[in-house]
Amino acid sequence: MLLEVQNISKSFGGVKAIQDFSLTADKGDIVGIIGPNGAGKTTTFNVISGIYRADQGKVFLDGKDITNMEQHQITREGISRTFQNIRLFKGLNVMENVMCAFDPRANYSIFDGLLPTPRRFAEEKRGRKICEHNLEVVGLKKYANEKPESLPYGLQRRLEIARALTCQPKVLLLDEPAAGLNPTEVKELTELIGRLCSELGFAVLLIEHRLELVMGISHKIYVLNFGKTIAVGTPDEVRSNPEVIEAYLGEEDAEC
Ligand SMILES: Nc1ncnc2c1ncn2[C@@H]1O[C@H](COP(=O)(O)OP(=O)(O)OP(=O)(O)O)[C@@H](O)[C@H]1O
Repeated sequence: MLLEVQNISKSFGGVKAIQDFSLTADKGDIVGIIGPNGAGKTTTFNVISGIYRADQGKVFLDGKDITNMEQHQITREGISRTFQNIRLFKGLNVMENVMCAFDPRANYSIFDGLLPTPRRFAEEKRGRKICEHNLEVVGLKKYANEKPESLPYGLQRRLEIARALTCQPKVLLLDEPAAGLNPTEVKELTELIGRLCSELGFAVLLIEHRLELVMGISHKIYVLNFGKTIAVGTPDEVRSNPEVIEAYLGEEDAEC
């Protein structure tokens, strides 16, 4: 199993944000996480990606225990993410925003960092190639020199995804990637996520309020409510689960 989250719990004071949460995802899987506001969805991402330490439970990536690793180590192990609120660097152009995520993995010493050594140039060239490729993959190559804030919202979301790809993830966590997008952008984003997942072979965990996206694309869906998992299954199973309908989907039934 590529990603295994085992019985994670996390509280903030008296608030049990997630309780005994478990999840599995394999290569090529798109796994949706849904639930009402405050259900604990983002907390699961924050624990998996190392922003928060779990009070209990474990996270394994490719069989390796990453539970207590620091964020940057977890990224290096192969988990990268985007955030609910777009987080791009305004002073940098599109290419530079993606380059920030490039991690020179070759023997890159402090001298290579400080001095214009051949090894540094070679690494920078390799990084630029990878980033150009990732911009192309998400359809942003022609915007490489633009400032991100000049792009429509949908393209800014793609830029975040290109940056996450540059970390060479085994698991990509997308936190509400469709927030603020119009219906055409949502459709294009859905296609992009599906294509990336099947072509690049990683797993995607997707938190999303836009049910047409998450129901249309996920192989498996976890439904949370008040920190507890109330259902796990295919989109059809989840849609017809009475507890889910009562807790979450009822009011949005028309949208499903
Ligand atoms: N850093 C924090 N400090 C205190 N409470 C927190 C913190 N992060 C999350 N919580 C609380 O934990 C609970 C779960 O929050 P979380 O953000 O995980 O929910 P969510 O399902 O992602 O909600 P939304 O859909 O609104 O983003 C909420 O009650 C929230 O207020």
